[in-house]
Amino acid sequence: MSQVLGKPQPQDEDDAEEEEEEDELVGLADYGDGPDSSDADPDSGTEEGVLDFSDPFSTEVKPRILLMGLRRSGKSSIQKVVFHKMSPNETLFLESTNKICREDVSNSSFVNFQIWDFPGQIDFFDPTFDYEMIFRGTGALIFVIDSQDDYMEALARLHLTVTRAYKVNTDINFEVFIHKVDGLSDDHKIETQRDIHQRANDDLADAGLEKIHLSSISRVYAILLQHFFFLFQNSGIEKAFLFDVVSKIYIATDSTPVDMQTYELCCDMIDVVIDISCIYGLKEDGAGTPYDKESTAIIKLNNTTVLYLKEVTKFLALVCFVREESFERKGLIDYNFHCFRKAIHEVFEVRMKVVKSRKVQNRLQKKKGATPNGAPRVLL
Ligand SMILES: Nc1nc2c(ncn2[C@@H]2O[C@H](COP(=O)(O)OP(=O)(O)OP(=O)(O)O)[C@@H](O)[C@H]2O)c(=O)[nH]1
Repeated sequence: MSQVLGKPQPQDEDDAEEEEEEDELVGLADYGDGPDSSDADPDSGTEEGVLDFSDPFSTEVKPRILLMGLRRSGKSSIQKVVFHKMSPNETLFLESTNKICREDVSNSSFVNFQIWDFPGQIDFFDPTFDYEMIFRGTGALIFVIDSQDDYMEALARLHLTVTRAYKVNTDINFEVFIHKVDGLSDDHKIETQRDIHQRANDDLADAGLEKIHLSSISRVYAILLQHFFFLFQNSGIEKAFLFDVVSKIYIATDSTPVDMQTYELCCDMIDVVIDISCIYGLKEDGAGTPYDKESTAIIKLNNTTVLYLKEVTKFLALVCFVREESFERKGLIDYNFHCFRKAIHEVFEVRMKVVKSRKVQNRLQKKKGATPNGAPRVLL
């Protein structure tokens, strides 16, 4: 995504701190803010086949997400399809990863993190694998499991990974991605998902680690979701997504299952809105932005469903699927949407105030020569 990287790299400690604070402001601090994220080349690594995990020159503080899983489980494909718009067919030709690939995903202040794609053959017992350094600065670990493969080995590796990571950093959010479900029947999909979750949780419980949750959502998103449900119950909306319009990552949705077709329709709709707006929405001198608080769109599909998009913030859009008969009560939908939008803005305003007061506190403490948590500041 290098073409859309918009955020300047922090120049010094204060900048790094501000960056961290900004991340907190948008809720991504829940993904952690380890001290040793890299500002190195995204593909930084070592010579082919050699794994180098040290990162001695890193200065940047950015939420870090790790993509782990067995070889050929589909980690790189997920990253390429989601962040590089690679078509799923092209992933057939991806070569196996043999070094850690780090990449900045920072196309808006809402989506700003670093993703580390690990080679499937990682060996935790290899002395060159400095897993403590890696897990210490990690906010989320996504473990990808190939559902078409015999997943017992993947589950054993998941268990090893999660227990190692948890030992180093108890704040990591663990997410398990059950991937390649396209080859399974609907029944088999549900059964596989249930079986994997059950076994993974049983393994943790057997190890006395039942307090580890294998998937979770951050606090801010939990609040947003509550508003989602409210919106739902009252408006006859069938499915809704809160999208980051630049990356087209949905950062929240309701509890009904997400199917790929629905998700892709939403992405297409966002593309159409932005494209049309770029052509007809800007002023003659090119001033203005293609996406602002006036941005809204309604598309009626030929299956009695209406797609409804509305701007929520500078970076977010709500995209809903509504049945035609429910859309007759558009006034009600709009009213509930208004409440939802207001709630989101309030959440961020509160967070902004908290962050500002923390910033002042940190500065005061820094002047006294101590770190915010009271530990002495060590300059290397
Ligand atoms: N059927 C199916 N195949 C997929 C899917 N995603 C990826 N693949 C295929 O899985 C193979 C492995 O994908 P990669 O993304 O290279 O896997 P990886 O986990 O990064 O592999 P390593 O780099 O070896 O760790 C490729 O041939 C992909 O085309 C999917 O959703 N469905």
